Amino acid sequence: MARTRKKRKNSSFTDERLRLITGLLFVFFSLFALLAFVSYFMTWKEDQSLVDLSIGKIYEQSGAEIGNWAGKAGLVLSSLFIHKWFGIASLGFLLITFLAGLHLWKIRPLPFWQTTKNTLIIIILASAFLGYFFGDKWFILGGGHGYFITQWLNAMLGKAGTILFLLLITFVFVLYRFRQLYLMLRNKVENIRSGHNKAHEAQPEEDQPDDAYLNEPPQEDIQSDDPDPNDQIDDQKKDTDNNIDFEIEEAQNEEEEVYDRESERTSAEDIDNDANQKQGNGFDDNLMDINVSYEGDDEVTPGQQEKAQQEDEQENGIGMEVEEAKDEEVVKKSKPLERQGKYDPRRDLEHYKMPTFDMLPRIEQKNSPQRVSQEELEANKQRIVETLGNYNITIDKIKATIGPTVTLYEIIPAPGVRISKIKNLEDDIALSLAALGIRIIAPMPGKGTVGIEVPNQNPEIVSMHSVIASKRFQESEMQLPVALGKTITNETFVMDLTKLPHLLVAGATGQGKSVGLNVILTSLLYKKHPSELKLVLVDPKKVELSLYNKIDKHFLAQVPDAEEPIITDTQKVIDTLNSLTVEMDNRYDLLKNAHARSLKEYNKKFIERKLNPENGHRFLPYFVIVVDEYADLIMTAGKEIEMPIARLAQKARAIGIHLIIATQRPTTNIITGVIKANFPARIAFRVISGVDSKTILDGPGANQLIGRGDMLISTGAEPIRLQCAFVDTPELEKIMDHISEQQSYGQPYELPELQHESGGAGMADLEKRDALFEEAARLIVVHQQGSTSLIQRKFSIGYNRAGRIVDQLEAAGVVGPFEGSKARQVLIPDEYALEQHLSKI
Ligand SMILES: Nc1ncnc2c1ncn2[C@@H]1O[C@H](COP(=O)(O)OP(=O)(O)OP(=O)(O)O)[C@@H](O)[C@H]1O
Repeated sequence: MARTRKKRKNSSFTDERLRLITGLLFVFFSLFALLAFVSYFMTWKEDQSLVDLSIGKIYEQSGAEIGNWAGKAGLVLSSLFIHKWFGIASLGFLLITFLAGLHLWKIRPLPFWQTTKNTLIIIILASAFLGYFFGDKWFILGGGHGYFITQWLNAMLGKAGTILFLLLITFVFVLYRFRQLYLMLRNKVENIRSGHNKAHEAQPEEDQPDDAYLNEPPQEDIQSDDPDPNDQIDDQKKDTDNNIDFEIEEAQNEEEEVYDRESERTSAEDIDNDANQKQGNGFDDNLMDINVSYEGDDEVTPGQQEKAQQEDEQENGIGMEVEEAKDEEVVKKSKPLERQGKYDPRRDLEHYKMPTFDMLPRIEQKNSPQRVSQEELEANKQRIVETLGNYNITIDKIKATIGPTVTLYEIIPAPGVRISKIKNLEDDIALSLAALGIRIIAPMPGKGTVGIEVPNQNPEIVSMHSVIASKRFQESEMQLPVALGKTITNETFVMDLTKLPHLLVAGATGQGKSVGLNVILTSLLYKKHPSELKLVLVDPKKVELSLYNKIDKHFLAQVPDAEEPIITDTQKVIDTLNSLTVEMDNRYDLLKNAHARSLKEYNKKFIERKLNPENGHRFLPYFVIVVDEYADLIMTAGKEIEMPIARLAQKARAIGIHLIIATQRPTTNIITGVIKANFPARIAFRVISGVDSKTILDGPGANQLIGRGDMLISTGAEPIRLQCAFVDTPELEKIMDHISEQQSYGQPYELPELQHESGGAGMADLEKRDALFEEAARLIVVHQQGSTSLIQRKFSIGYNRAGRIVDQLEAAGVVGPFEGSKARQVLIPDEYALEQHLSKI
C-alpha cells in the first residue's frame, strides 16, 4: 500500500506543471475578464457603436476609440457574455473559471463541480429575471438571453404567466439544491395532512426552525447525487405510518441552531427544571427539547396540546414525552451501511488505453489460391510422385494445403507401403524438388497420411496486424494470450503463456528469434493493462529489447535502485532473478494464507475484497521474464544464473511468474537437463544442425526450416509448424510511444530488495587469501571502483569467487562495506598507498 502511494506521488510530477500552468491561465482569464466586464458596465455606451458590430469587425478597429479597459479583447468578451448572452449574471462564469484555476492548483475553497452546476443554473435564472424586469430599460442587465427568453415566454404564457413560471423554476431549483428546505416543507405537508397544522400556526416560534433551515449553508455531502444514507432513512420512514419516528429523526438532522432557538422560548428557569427532570430519566437536554416540540405536534390533539402547553408553563407533564425519545434510537440503528464495490486494479491508471490496430501495418495478402500458382503445385506434385515412384512407392491420393510459407502435400500411400520408408527419403525428395526445408511428417498425427511440407517459392509475411486483429486472439479468454503466427491451414495460433508455463526459444542467428520475442511481448501489450502484467527484460546484447525502455513506468519491474530498466549487466541479472525468487516465496505465502491454489483464484478473492490488505494482501500482476541470449549469461555466470532460473521454472507457475529464455546456441551445456526438464514448451526457429534441433525439440526438424520466422513449436506433443508473425521496429516504436505517453505509475514496479548473501567481511579469512587477491586489489584501486563484476570480467572468473575476493578486500580495508546495488567505496586512494597497505597486512 505504501508503495502505491509513493508511486502516485511520483506519477503526478509531470502532470503537476501542466496543472499549474493551466490553472494560471484560468485565473488570469478570470481576472482579465472581470476587468473587462466591470469596465463594460461603465463604458458600454461609449463603445455602443462597436458593440453591434461582429467580432471580426471589432478586431478591425484601430483600438484608439475603444473605451473598455481591457481593449478589443475585453470589449469582444464583454459584448459577447454581457450584451449577447447573460448580462450581469455572466460574472458567474468568472467565478467558475476562477474556481477551476484554484481547483487545478488544488486549492478548493468551494466544491468545484457543485458550485459550477449551481452557478450555471443561477446565471440562467438571474438573466431571465433581470430580462423580465429590466429588459426594456437596461438591456445589459439580463443580456440577450434574458431579454429574448422572457419575450418568448411573454408571448407564450403572458406576463403574469412568465413570472409565475420563472418563480416555479426557481422554487424547484431551490428545493432540489437545498435538501433541508425540502425536508422542512415535507414536514409541513405531513403535518397539514395529519390535521395538526393549526397547532403549528398557533406557535410563532415554529417559523424559527424554518429560517434556520434556509440559512443553513448547503451541505456538500447531502447534495451529492449519490444515494444518501439520510435519504434512505427518510424513505424507510415514509414507508411507515408511524409519524412519531419520522419527526424524531428529522429533529436529529437539524443544526444546533434550531435547538438554541427552541430553548430560547423557555425561560432559564424552565430549562433548569426540565434538565433536572430529564437527567433523572437519563436523557440529555437537547433531545428533550426536540421531543417536547415535535412530539407535541404529532401525538397530541390540539386541545391536549393547549393543555400540555399550559402544563408546560406550569412545569408539568413532561415524563410522557421523554419516553417517546426511545423510538429515535430504534430508527438510528437501521441506518444502512455504505456498500463497498469490488476492487478494481485498473483504477490506478483508469484512463489507460490499449494500443490500437492501426499502429500495426496491414500487409496485403494474396488470396490463398494465388499464393502458390497452379503450375508450382502441379510441378511439386509430379516430382513427389516421381521420386517416390523411383523407390517403388505408389500413391493412392495426394492433397495440398497451402500455408503462408509452406505447402503441405498429404499423401495416402498404396496399401502395403511402409511409412518409415517414405520418411527415409526426405533428402532424396528435397533433392528432386530442388528445395531446402522439406520436412516429412510420417505419419501425420491423427491421420492415416504422410505429410510432406514443401516451401513456397514466394513465401508470405504474416502481419502482426492480422494475428492481433484475429477473432481468435481478440475473443480469447486466456490469462496471457500470445498470437504467435499462422499455422499451415492459415489459422492464427494463439497460446496461453500461463499454461505453457515457461518457454524456451532457440534459433540460429538471423532466423527470427528476436522478432518472435517481440511478437510475444506485443501480443501481451495488446491484451493487458499495466496493473495486470509486469515484464522483466534481460538483454545482455543491449540492443534487442532496448525499445521497451520507454514503457518502464507502465510495464517493467526491477530491483530497487537499478540503473536501467532493461537489465544488461550480469550481476544485475543475478540480483533480479534472486529477487524474483523472493517475490515467488512471498507470493506463495500470500496464496497459502488466502487458501488460493493459483494466482487467478487469489486475485479473484482480492478483487472481491475477501482478502485484507492489512495482512499484506495485494493484487498480484503476472510476471513475464524474458531473457534474450541466455547462452551469454551462462558463459559468464554459469550456475549463478541457472539455479534461480531453474528454481523459478520449477515453482513459479502457480503464482504467475512465467519465463521465456532465448538462445542462439542450443547446445547441451547451455540447455542443460535441469532447464529442459522445467521448460516443456519450446520454440525452434531454424538451427544449424540436427543435433541442435534434437537439443531443443528432442528430435530433428528445426534444421530443415527455411528461416525468416519459419518455426516449430512443441508443447509436449508433436511439434506444430508455424509462420511467426512479423513485427518491425517502427511499429514497435509507435506502440511504445502510445503507452509511454499515457499516465504512468511514476516508476517501474519494485521487486523485493535482496538481502545479499555475502559471507560478510567479518567471515573472510585473510589467511586464505585468493590467488588473485593482490591483483584484484590493484584493479579496484586503479579503477577506483569496488565492483564484483569488474573483477569477474577482468579475470574471467565466476561471481562466487569474485564475491569472495571482494569480501577479503573488505576485511583487508581496501573497500568499504556492501551498499546494495551501488559499487562499494574504495578506501585506498592510489597504487602507492595500496602497496604500503598490503605490506602491513
Ligand atoms: N516472422 C518473420 N517474418 C518475416 N521475416 C522475418 C520474420 N522473422 C525474422 N524475419 C527476417 O529475419 C531477420 C532477422 O530476424 P531476427 O532479428 O529476429 O533474427 P534473430 O534470430 O533474432 O537474430 P540474432 O540472434 O542475430 O539477433 C529480420 O530482420 C527479418 O528480415
